[in-house]
Amino acid sequence: MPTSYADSAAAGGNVAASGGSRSSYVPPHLRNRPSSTVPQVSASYGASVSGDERFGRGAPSGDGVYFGGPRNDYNQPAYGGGGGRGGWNNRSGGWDRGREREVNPFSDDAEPVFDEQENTVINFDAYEDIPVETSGDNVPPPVNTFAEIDLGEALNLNIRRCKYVKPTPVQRYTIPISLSGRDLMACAQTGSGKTAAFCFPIISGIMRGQGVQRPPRMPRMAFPLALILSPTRELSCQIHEEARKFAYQTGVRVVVAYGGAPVNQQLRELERGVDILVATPGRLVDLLERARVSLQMIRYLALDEADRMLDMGFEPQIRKIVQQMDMPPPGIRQTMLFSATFPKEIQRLASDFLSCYIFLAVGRVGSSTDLIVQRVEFVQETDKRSHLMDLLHAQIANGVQGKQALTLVFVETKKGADSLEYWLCMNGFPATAIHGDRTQQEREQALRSFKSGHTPILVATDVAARGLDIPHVAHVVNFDLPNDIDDYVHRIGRTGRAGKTGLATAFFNENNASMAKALSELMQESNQEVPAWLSRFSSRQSYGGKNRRGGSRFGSRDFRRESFDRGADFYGAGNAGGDYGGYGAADSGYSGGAYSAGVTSAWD
Ligand SMILES: Nc1ncnc2c1ncn2[C@@H]1O[C@H](COP(=O)(O)OP(=O)(O)OP(=O)(O)O)[C@@H](O)[C@H]1O
Repeated sequence: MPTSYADSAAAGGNVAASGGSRSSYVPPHLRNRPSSTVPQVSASYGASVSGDERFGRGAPSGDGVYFGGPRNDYNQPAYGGGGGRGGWNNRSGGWDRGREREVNPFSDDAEPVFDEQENTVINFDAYEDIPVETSGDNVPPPVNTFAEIDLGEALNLNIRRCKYVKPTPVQRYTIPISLSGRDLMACAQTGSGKTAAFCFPIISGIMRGQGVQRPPRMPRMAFPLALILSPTRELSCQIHEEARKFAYQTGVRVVVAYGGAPVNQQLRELERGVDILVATPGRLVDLLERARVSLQMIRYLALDEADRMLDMGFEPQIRKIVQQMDMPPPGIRQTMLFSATFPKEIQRLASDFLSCYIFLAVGRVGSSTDLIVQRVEFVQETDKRSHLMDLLHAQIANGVQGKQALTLVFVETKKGADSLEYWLCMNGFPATAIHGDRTQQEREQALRSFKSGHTPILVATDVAARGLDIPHVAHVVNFDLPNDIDDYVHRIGRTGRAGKTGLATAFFNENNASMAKALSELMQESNQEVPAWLSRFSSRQSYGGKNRRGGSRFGSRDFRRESFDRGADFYGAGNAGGDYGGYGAADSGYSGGAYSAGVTSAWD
């Protein structure tokens, strides 16, 4: 029996319609209890949220009843009215699905083998002077503390359990924007807390029941209220794990669906009820085609790594999911796009999915904080292995108790990853590898082994370039440089996360000449030392369009800004086409461009 928030609307018809005075909605954990245990209603939250009345516009008739304005039938005293014990948050045990109890996602948070001195709390000084730029109409002001935004007691408790003391810059801006119901395109550095930035408003919104629609009675079909899409299986799993922590004991149920794992198990999870579905596009298309998921109740859509999701590889699938199925259109649903990079062409595409959105840029990936020390070394192809070995030996010598620090080595091809892993192991360096030709089990095992420090060297293709939050990665080595500066930015962002410092070393030779200009510009902007030979390479580069970012402190800027100096167009003509197409060709892990409807890629 499905027991998600959405299901409850279907089950009892006791969720109030627009302005109506129906009987109160009973959250799953409180059902089957004497009515006296259900706390009484107060609607003060609604008054403080301006954006959600838009859900009331264009309300369809029949099965789909959009609730006009904020729900006020929620059994929640004084939500947002200053510290009332919210109805959702009065719960003691989270969702209680019959015999099923919510597993405590914090229980296995014990940190492995690493130096205990590592600060688990973010170094906010590192973010002090980060430039922030917003554009769009009526941008809600940022907050300085979580207390300023009433996310609800249960969510606040989870924030404390996560040891988040105050919001990161991207959270300070995006949470009020999202809570006010606005669409958002947000560009903020790697490792700066974007996951929480989109999860908190979604969870809080679902807890408050904003804009909820009654689903039709369809057995075995899941009706999530929020959809979070990400490009890789591992990233979807990671978002799912994070979201489960944030949603613990809130009554909001989070389910993940991704390729390479048995679909039956995921179907069973969906049947138990889902409020937030985290998914990779291929598996989601599969579930939609099997009619096991409907998107008609979606109120929140978040695309993580949104520029990647909308580039040539994924765009057809994303369009299918967002525009050709039953998802409510922009203006009815709320859409949030997040990434550390946002090429202008992709922004233009993305605007199809948004309504009257706010653009936010928080600094430049990894560079404006100088958290990541970037080094570029001239290394011929034939010398790369011995050079890597020198680096690894030096690391052991300088490391704590002669231990190898976690080192992530990026290579261009899957074959290259296999052979480098083998060579490292043969030479006494415990290494493992992750790439798109490995089974999902092997991929997950490789990540686990790396994270735990069992094999402290992970050789990876771009499958591991985006989003993965692996604590304690001390060094990222670009054994093979990517062809796109944005990929470089995401790769090096696997270190220097959440205010910690990191080191990134790139091996450069004539084959990477097309990257010279972008790389030296990026390094300059990040106050890194640019070797003279790289500057010479860069000045020799005959064309200016490809990979050119222009001089700005932001990862990208709002393409709508007409006044924006055209001379500083970061993504001049020719960038997107050339380099994005390169994913498939170079086999860097993404099977971009190869999708067709109904085909599940190895990625999903
Ligand atoms: N307010 C906060 N206080 C302390 N730590 C935080 C806070 N917000 C997020 N973090 C931690 O910062 C780390 C990075 O967060 P996250 O993975 O969301 O970054 P990201 O911006 O999505 O990075 P990427 O661009 O690489 O995907 C995580 O370990 C997360 O738990």
